[in-house]
Amino acid sequence: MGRTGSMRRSSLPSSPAAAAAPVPDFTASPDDYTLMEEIGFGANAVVYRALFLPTNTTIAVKCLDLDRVNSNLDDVRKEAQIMSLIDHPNVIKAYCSFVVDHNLWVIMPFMAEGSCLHLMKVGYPDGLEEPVICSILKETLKALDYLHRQGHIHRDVKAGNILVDSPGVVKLGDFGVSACLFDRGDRQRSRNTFVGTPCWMAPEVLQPGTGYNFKADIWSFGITALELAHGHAPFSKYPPMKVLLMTLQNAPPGLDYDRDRKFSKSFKEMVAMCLVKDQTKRPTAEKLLKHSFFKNTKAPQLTVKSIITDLPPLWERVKTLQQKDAAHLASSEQEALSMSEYQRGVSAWYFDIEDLKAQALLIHDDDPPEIKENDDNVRTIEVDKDASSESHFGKSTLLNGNNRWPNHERTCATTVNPGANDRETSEELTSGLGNADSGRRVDGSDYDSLSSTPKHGSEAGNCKSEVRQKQKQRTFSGSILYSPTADSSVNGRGPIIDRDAGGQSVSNKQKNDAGRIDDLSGPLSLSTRASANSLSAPIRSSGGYVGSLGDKPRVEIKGRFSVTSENVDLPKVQEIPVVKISPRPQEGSALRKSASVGAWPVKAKSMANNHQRKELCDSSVSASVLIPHLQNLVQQTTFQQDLITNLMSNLQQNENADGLQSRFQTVEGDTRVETSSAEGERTLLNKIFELQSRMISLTDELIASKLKHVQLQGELNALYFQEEIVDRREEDNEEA
Ligand SMILES: Nc1ncnc2c1ncn2[C@@H]1O[C@H](COP(=O)(O)OP(=O)(O)OP(=O)(O)O)[C@@H](O)[C@H]1O
Repeated sequence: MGRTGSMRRSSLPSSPAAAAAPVPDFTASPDDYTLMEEIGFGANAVVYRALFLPTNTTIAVKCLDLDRVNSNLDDVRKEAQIMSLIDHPNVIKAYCSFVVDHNLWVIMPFMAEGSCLHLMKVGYPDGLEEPVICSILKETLKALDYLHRQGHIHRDVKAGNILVDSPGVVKLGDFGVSACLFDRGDRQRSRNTFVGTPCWMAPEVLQPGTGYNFKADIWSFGITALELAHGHAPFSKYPPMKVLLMTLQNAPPGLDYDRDRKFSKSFKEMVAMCLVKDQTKRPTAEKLLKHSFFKNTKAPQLTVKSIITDLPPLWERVKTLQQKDAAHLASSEQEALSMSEYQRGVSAWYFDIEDLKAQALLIHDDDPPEIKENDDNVRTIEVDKDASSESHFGKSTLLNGNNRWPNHERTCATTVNPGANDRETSEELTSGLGNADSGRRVDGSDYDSLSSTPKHGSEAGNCKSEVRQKQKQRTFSGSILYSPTADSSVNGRGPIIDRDAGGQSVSNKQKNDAGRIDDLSGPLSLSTRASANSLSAPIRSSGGYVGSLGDKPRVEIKGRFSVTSENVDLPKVQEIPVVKISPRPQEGSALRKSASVGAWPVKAKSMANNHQRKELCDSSVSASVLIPHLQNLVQQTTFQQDLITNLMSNLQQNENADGLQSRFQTVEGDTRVETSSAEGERTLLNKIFELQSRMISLTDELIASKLKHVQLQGELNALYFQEEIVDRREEDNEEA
């Protein structure tokens, strides 16, 4: 690949974007490029606007930090390969890519308006108008149709990956987590792998043990439609585990709210078709394109253009958003600490604590108990150690004639030629990546997160490490699980938002943060990628790959966050009695635990009593039957009470007498005391026997008296009867 800078005709089919300008032969020499402003960032990548010097062409350079992605080189290789082979007006292609020090540079067209997510953040936080959404979705669907035909699953369809160019051209980008349907062996495994961004992920992707296909993109497409309609994806406020559970458990989201009344029936219907849990019932991209919703779609040049006019340049917007994010973070710090639980689910750009509280309350009622994520599941922000320090690139030098990096230590420089042999490309890249593995770690010192302009240092090595440092100061969200590369990221430097002993306070470092803030519905595991620019970071794991894990399918195994199928066994989870406690922030988890454990038996007892009482009340036994029984009970109880009282007074008298006796005897020694108390006990027992026998004899006497009474009564009756007979006879005789 020469540095000719010669122009060649684009091989892209005719389209407003493709027809616009001839595409030069891009070189694999970093000296030919000048990185300018930062225009976006992801988990492992920073994207810069850049100049290709030989032809003075504006392009975008995605700098992927290989130190960070070295656990998953396949993804890097794949992304570069796929992007280079792409040939569709709605899909971003890579012109070429090469390794510079420990970064992979991907040279691609510059999309001047950034992502749809960016656009919404800047001017449409509550979502876009239907005609605009319709145009964007149709272009995206064309991209998906093309990719699916080519055998690719994108796996990360979301507004953050739909890019817009100045004339209103819409393209789908970011193939970092895409998979090939036709792959065999190891790469086939990746389709059973947990990859994507939780809010956008289809249920079958989240479900352990089930594979998925290109229909997963259709689900994500439906979620993206909702994202464009509302300004945020459904569940984007919640932590990743909750998102996972809600996606599996809840009915699919849709355009069902009051605020959605403005949308057409066909739009709602189209979204509902995409968001069907059974993937076999979802339409293909091709079929969706024929849906009535897309029948009268206006050209994006008309609709999308309307939302991008009068906006400042992309890099200025990006910078403003970063500052806004930082401000949000600072204000959140001032909120009551009890809010922290809610804040865990707040997206950086959609910050409504009241709304969040209300929703969280609703969800607590119906949700299965939240699976406890480890303490690392806090928003982790890598911040400047010295926010005020000068950035290292030196803007002026960069933009003037001395803006090249002359001493680049290229570990590998290869251009990925469209149509080039895959294996060759892979090997070339891998060799570069292999070297990258041995690269030095940057310890995160002395970088400037606020500046979106890379500055040119005097030393080339510094320049490159600055890029890495900038990449490493990204904000990550969710469980923040840099699994294999944790040493170089979160673990190595420690989480930036620290919790104090009580686990609640936010570090002062946060105040200094001028970096980016992610949505917290972030990654369950961030092994190689996360979405810093988007609302949620990708989940990546090798879960769901039953073959490698035996009988116990694991949803997620990379990183420290581990979810097994048991965790996601919803019916089981729901059976657990939920005792609602609203602990104050200072109440520790121990207190919470004891409260919840203790509350259950108490609750059970009172429930049992209530039950009995209810039964009695409900009973149909009449009062006339019950009253004599109850009176009888009262009598018996009174009699027993009297008896016990008598016994007790007798015992007390005896005890007093024995106590006196034993006190006198104490002086004569312990043995004597023991004897006297034993005698006292015996006396008492005798008295009890006496009393009992007296009671028995009295009872006998009573019974005898009663019998006698009955007998006398009988005799009396007999006498009375005889007397009557005698009287009657006398009367009869008198009458006669
Ligand atoms: N060609 C481009 N032109 C303009 N902006 C771009 C371009 N490519 C990427 N960006 C911006 O940079 C952001 C991050 O890029 P990209 O999505 O490729 O990074 P990533 O690390 O893969 O992030 P994620 O995993 O969150 O998708 C995009 O959301 C977009 O705002």
